[in-house]
Amino acid sequence: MSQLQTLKMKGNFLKHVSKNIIDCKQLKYLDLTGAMKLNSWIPAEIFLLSNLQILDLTNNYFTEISSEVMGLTNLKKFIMRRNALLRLPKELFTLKYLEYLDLSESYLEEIPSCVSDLKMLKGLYLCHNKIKHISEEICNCENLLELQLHNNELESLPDKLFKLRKLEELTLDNNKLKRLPLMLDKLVRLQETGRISLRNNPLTVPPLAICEQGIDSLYGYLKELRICEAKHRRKMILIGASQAGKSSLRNALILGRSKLTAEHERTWVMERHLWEPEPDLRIQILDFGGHHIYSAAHHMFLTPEALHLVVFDVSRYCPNLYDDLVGNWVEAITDRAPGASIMLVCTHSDLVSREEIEEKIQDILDKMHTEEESKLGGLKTELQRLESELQRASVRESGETFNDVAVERMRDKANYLRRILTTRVTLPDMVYVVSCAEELTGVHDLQSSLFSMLHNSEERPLPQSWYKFLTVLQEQKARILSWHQTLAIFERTMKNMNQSMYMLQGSPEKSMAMVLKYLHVTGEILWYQDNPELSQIVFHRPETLVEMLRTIFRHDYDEVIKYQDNYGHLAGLTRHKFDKQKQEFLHHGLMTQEMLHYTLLFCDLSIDARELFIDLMLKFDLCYEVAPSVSASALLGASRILQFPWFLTADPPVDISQKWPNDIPPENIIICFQLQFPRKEPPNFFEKVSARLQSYISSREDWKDGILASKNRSQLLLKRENSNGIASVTLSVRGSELQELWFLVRKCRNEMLILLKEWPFVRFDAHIICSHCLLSKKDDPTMWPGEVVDMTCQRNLYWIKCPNSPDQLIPACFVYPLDEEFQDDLGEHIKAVQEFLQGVYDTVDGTGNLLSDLGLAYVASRLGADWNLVALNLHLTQPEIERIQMDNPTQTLNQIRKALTTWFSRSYSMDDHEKVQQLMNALEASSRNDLVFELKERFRIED
Ligand SMILES: Nc1nc2c(ncn2[C@@H]2O[C@H](COP(=O)(O)OP(=O)(O)OP(=O)(O)O)[C@@H](O)[C@H]2O)c(=O)[nH]1
Repeated sequence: MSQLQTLKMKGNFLKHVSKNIIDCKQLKYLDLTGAMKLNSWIPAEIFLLSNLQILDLTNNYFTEISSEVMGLTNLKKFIMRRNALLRLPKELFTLKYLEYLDLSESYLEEIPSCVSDLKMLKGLYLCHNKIKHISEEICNCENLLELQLHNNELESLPDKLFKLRKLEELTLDNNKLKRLPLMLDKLVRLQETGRISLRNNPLTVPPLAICEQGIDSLYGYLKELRICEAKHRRKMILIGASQAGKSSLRNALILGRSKLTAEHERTWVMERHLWEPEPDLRIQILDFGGHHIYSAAHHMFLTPEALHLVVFDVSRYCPNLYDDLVGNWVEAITDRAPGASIMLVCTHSDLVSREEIEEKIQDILDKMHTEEESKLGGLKTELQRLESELQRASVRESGETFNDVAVERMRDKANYLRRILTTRVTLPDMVYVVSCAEELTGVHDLQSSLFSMLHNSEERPLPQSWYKFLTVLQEQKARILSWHQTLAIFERTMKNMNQSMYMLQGSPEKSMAMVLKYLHVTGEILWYQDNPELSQIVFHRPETLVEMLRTIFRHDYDEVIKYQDNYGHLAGLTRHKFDKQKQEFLHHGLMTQEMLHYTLLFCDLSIDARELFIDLMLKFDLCYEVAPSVSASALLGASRILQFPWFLTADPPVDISQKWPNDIPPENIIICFQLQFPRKEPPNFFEKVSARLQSYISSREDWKDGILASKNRSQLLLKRENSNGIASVTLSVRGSELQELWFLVRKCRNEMLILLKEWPFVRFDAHIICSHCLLSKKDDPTMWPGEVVDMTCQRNLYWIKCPNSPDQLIPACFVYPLDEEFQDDLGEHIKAVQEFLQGVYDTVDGTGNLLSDLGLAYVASRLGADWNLVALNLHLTQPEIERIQMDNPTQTLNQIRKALTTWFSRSYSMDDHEKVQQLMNALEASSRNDLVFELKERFRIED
């Protein structure tokens, strides 16, 4: 008997099982179907068969299974259909090889929670019992293929049933189920096999009628319902350098298995995914493409409320790549998203030894925290300085508006610094180490931490009516919606649903703004409320924005966008034109409308999107429009041309020193506004400023780190530099039109400050670099606090001291902008500038000096009301004079300057000496001998 492998005793009437059965050491299959109807206990001897693999006890009257069952250590199949079991011993669940457990047709009332110990379980048959409740633990039997629960008394099912991803059969007929788990539709194998049965349940959610229509309608309904009832709607952002392993990590998290991405699957700009790991956890995952070209778009999607995973490839990490792989990304978040949570995740751990990983992680954490401490130190020192200045200012008797404004600015800045200090993002002090290769090392731990972090975060329920509004929005066919279109939808939906929600803050506009803001935070839509241009648009389908960015901001533009006759024909491009225009884009960032059209067609985007895309890209400051005439010849004939500063690769023009000489030309004033950032400027800041400048300048020449531009007679240079760990963006303007120079500085500086609001927590310092020091070539120029640009020059203040040379007085209008409205003392300022410049340049050539812009401005400032007569004597006609007066209605000085420059440009045939003579004669003829005398003295003009 010791060799016996199968013993079938079906239909016998056995009373006992002999102890000798233990000698059947090879017994693998024992069938006692209906053979022991006289016993209510299973004879303990059976449990001594430690090699038994199949035990069939069907059709008996056993009421219990004793704890000795644990002796069947190799049992795979345990069949006990049609018995009288009342309960189950926990030892049954120690049979770790058990694959099939059939306990149907008994009197069981519950399944104990230790069922989850049966990790190999494939089939669990519990039909025709009295089960009222199933422990949630059953959801951990992840290998389960068949679960039969029909004909029981179940009132509910565990919510996490969806975790049984391999399930192919689920029978639930004839129970008391009212609701199904919301995530049931995640059981996709069931959908494939169709082996789900729900007959005869008092179902209300989903209604039985839906269930009867088949699994597709059941699943569709559940999905809708789930979205509607989801409690947590969170945004999780995967960010990090190119090829860090973000998309592979996303796959590992969502799919629960390894799916490494291939090179051709690289993320373009950003991808959105919905991850629903638990019934009440709905996560939008934003996966950012790490290529630097996409960084132009990233910040549009970063929000403080999101959980940010900064991902890096540990096999590539070395200390000098800290910034590129980790530091810059952490900083982008801390500068932009004050309340954000950050987790650091290192991937590719399968390629690096444990010791090496630990060493690298230590280096990263040290660097990150040291940097943060130094930032905090800098902020605190700056705050202390401001506080003591404010202290001093409070004891000083001021009374002067001038100082009061300065104090006010200091107070604002101190408050701003305090805000930065108190709302710092808490930086992580550990790194999650994972591998997304086959073993998925560490992914499970990361997942658990993610869930607990997301669960512990503030709950974000989406009220029914908001959800309704969102669904109606998402049903709209248009690519984007205007504010008014959105408002109409909002009013309609809310009125139908809930009046109080509609007027929540007293007005539908305010209510809608609140809802839109919330939906933006959860990543459902995009709405940029802080940007006046963009706040009028609602991206109800964020994909629109991504699609738009993808067409242009793609790392592989050169390889992917190839010429094809059919598209070329539609876009009006021959192969030759296409080749030239493509090169212009790749090397100079110039995109023609035709090329854009071609790119959109090539990327399967409709033609109607073209105008919209151009408009949006302009609004997002991603590009600016240039006139076809000033562009390269390859682009001539193009209807519109857009410049994308991100694609500029050029160095400064070779003749830059001629166009913008190091030595400031005589008679030129220079005003310099500078922003300084510790280490580096915010990503994309320079490119965006560059795009915004376009509205203020008339011609320009761009290169990677600079722009040389002009407006009328003024020149402008915008430059970014990085030296000694300080990054700076400097705006310099040169020319002689004081008002125009200040206009340019003010406008550009305002644009910069508006843009900096996109990174509310970036620290920067703003200065006016002292013109006096620049003109006198001082090595260490005075830095006037940038706040001076907000002020206007105090009345009757024409001279101030430069702290760098206290004995030297400099024109006040070099430091403080002139009041645009108040023109009366402009003459005095010009006089001060004139005198100052004369001192700097010590010019002796009187005639040249008098005829310069500044010289004529000086004359204008001394002329006063009797200028008409002088103008007539300079041969301007009466109608011309009247025209000048009409064009500059309240600004007498501008009228005079216009009259003088009109005369000057008209007298081009005369030499300088003759011109000066004509001017002197006109002054004499107008009885202004006093001025003739003064000019001769000041400009050292000889007769
Ligand atoms: N051995 C190993 N390879 C990995 C791991 N994670 C990712 N990879 C590989 O690394 C490369 C980059 O992975 P991706 O997931 O595409 O990286 P990404 O950060 O999404 O890249 P971008 O799309 O450029 O931003 C791919 O070739 C992956 O197959 C890992 O944990 N181990």
